[in-house]
Formats: sequence, structure tokens, C-alpha cells
Amino acid sequence: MDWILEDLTLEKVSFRMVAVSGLLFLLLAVLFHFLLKGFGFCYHFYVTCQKLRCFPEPPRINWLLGHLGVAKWRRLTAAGPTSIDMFEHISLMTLDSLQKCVFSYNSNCQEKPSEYIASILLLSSLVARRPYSLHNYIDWIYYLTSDGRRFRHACDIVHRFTADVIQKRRMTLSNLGQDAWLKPKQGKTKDFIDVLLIAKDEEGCHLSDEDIAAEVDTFMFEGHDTTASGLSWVLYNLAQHPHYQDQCREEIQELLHDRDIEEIEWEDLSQMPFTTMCIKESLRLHPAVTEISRHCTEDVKMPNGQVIPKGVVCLISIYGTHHNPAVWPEPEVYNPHRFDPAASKQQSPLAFVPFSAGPRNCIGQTFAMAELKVTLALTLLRFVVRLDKSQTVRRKPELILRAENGLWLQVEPLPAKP
Ligand code: HEM
Repeated sequence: MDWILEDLTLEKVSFRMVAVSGLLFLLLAVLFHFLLKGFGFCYHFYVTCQKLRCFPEPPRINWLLGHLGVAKWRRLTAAGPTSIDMFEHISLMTLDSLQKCVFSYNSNCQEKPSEYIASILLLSSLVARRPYSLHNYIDWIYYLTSDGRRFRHACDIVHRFTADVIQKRRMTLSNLGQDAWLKPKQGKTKDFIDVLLIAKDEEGCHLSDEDIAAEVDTFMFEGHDTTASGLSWVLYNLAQHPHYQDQCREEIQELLHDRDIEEIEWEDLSQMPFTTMCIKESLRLHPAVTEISRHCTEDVKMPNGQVIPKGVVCLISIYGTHHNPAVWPEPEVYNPHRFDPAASKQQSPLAFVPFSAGPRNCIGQTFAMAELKVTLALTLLRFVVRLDKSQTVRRKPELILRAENGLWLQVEPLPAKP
């Protein structure tokens, strides 16, 4: 450690003048203030999430049905194979299902515009854009820009919607009583708001409306783009490898052979091993979240002997881990058989970390995997996806892994089952 500190003294790096200049000193102090504010915010967010590990799995019903935009895709492809931007359509679908699971609210946003959903989509793109201009790091300057004003307006819409649902639900709960409200919902349609309204912390206190709203907003944000990216890239990989696509379709057809395809159940999700392998391999090759950050609370010794000192904030590349040839031979090849149960027994549990690892890993991963399986199954039973040869697909890492200019695939409807 001593050598690091020694190397970083102002004198050594020729910053002696900085220390004596009053104006620059003031600037450094302001910068330090904003850095502290940023760390404070992240810390608070983490602590709140940690207390609320209460979202283990989605409701055990066909909670996605009616949320797949099937009619819309059928309309778009009525005249034959049509090129569709996966991200645009699938983001609306994931928002639609989240809004249903979080609020029990049917926005039908895949068919008609929704102010709430439009605001969430706008906020996601503004948040991704904000770090690229230096002046945007200072809140009051950012709020004077047109992006900043749009950001505030969209936040107001989202907060108003959430506050309204919470208030109404609280009223219903107090009028009807908790038991009467929850009895008909047992094991079926209890949504995230219900879970949070009845949750208590270690001291037996309920959450305030503000706490609940903060959790709801976090889940809406963390849960829609990530899953949309995951699903878009699975469809892309299956379009690139039609034999794997056919194999998945056959597996699902066999599983649901004597049932209506809309009758897919929670138990079915563990009966599609090959489809699950294809999803995992896609999350390896195209992880929705490409990197995470960690604040080292102790010195960390690396395998090569180097030490990351306590206090340092590190970026950890999930993308890099998943593409490391020492961990994954021929990392650029899409090969679902890497996830054959026998092969994956040999792998370190930290070789595949699309949902991160450790106590701060993704709280929504069971939900996300279930959503990916259901949506992929129902899509493959109704449509064939192929590469659109007129479009070049290039990865674009933003907050999540996107594709430059969208991810366009040719979608062709399959004949309906007689
Ligand atoms: C394919 C889909 C998804 C992927 C790849 C993904 C990935 C991740 C990753 C890498 C993290 C960061 C954890 C860390 O810093 O170590 C995270 C955190 C989080 N995710 Fe997900 N996620 C997905 C879907 C979801 C869904 C559907 C929800 C909610 C419905 C969700 C809610 C959250 C929350 C609340 C956190 C913060 C957890 C904490 O700090 O304790 N995610 N996710």
C-alpha cells in the first residue's frame, strides 16, 4: 500500500500548484462533494434492496398470457415474413408483464400507447445518455437542460402512477381487512404491491408509502430492459442457428402435445432442458448486463499476486468472464451443449454469472428465467425467426447490452394448430 500512496502524493504527480490554488481547491472540494453524494445514494439503494429479498418467484399462474403481443405480431406478419425490431416490441412486452405482476394492472401497452410505459422507456434512454456529458453530472445544471426537464416530467408521471396505486390499495386493505383481501389470491394473484404492503422489517414495522414506491420503481427499471435484452438475443442466436431453433420447438411441442399452447404451466418450465440450455448459452454470449461494480471492503489478492486495495471501486466485466478463452474454449461460438448438465458440473459456479453472484446478485433472476422460458416457448410455437440479411447486427453495450440500430429479425407465422 505504501508505494501506492507514495506514488499518488500531489508532489510526485506535479500537482503542487493545485494544492496552493484556492480556486482549484474549491473545484476539487465540489467534485468530492458530488462523489460522496453518489456513493451515499448507491449505498442507500443497496441497503434497502438487501432488506427486501421478498420476490422469489412469479405467481404460479399463467401470468404472461395475453401479454405477448401475439395478435400484433400476427397482424404485422399477415402478408408474409416481416422484419421486426426485437428490442422495441419485446421491451413493451416485458413492461406489460411487469406492470401486471407488480400492480395487477393491464395497460395493454403493446396495442395502445400508455403514458406510464412511455415515461419508463424515456427515463431508461435518458439515464443511459446522461453520463456522456460532463455538465450532466451536476444535478441543477442537468435539470436546466431539455433532457433534464423531460427527465423530471417523466419521473413525475411514474411517481404519480405508483403513489396512486399504493394509496388505493392501502385504502382497500384497510376497508376489507388483510385476510379478506388476500384469501381469494392465495398462491395465485398476489402482486408485488400486496407483498410489500404486508411485509415487515426486522423490528416488525411496515414499509412507508415512499419505501414501497422506491422498491416498485426499482423493479420496474431493473426488470424490463434486462429481460428484453436477454430475450432479443436468444431469438437472434436461434435465428442464426436454425437447427437449434427447430430442436427447441420440437421439445416444446412434445411437452405440450395434447394441450392448448396457452395452457403452459409453472411445472412445465423445468421440463424444457434443451430450451433452457439455449437461453443460458445466449446469456453467456450476450449477457444483458455486461459489467457490475464493487466497492472493496478489504484488500483483494488476485491470482497473479497483485492486490486491489481496500476502498477501491472496481468494475467487473461479466462480458469479459463469459468471453475468456481460458474459461470458455472458442468463446465466440454459440454452443448450447456447454450447458449440458454433465459438462456444466465441471465448470466453476463463477464462470457463468449473467445475474452476478454473491449477496447482491439479481433478486429477479427466477422471475426473469421463467419469463424467458414462457415467452420463448410461446413465440417459437407460433413463429419462425430468421436473420434479416439486409441488417448488420453489432453489439452496443449501454446500461444493458443492446444492438446498434436495433435488432431486426425476419418473423414468419407458423400455421395455427388444427
Ligand atoms: C435476463 C434478465 C436479467 C438479468 C440478466 C439481470 C441481471 C442483473 C445483474 C447483473 C444485477 C447486478 C447485481 C450486482 O450488482 O451484482 C441485477 C440486479 C438486480 N436485478 Fe436483475 N436481471 C434481470 C432481470 C431482473 C428482473 C426481471 C428483475 C425484477 C423483476 C430484476 C431486479 C433486480 C434488482 C432489484 C436488482 C438489485 C439487487 C440488489 O442490489 O440486491 N432483475 N440484475
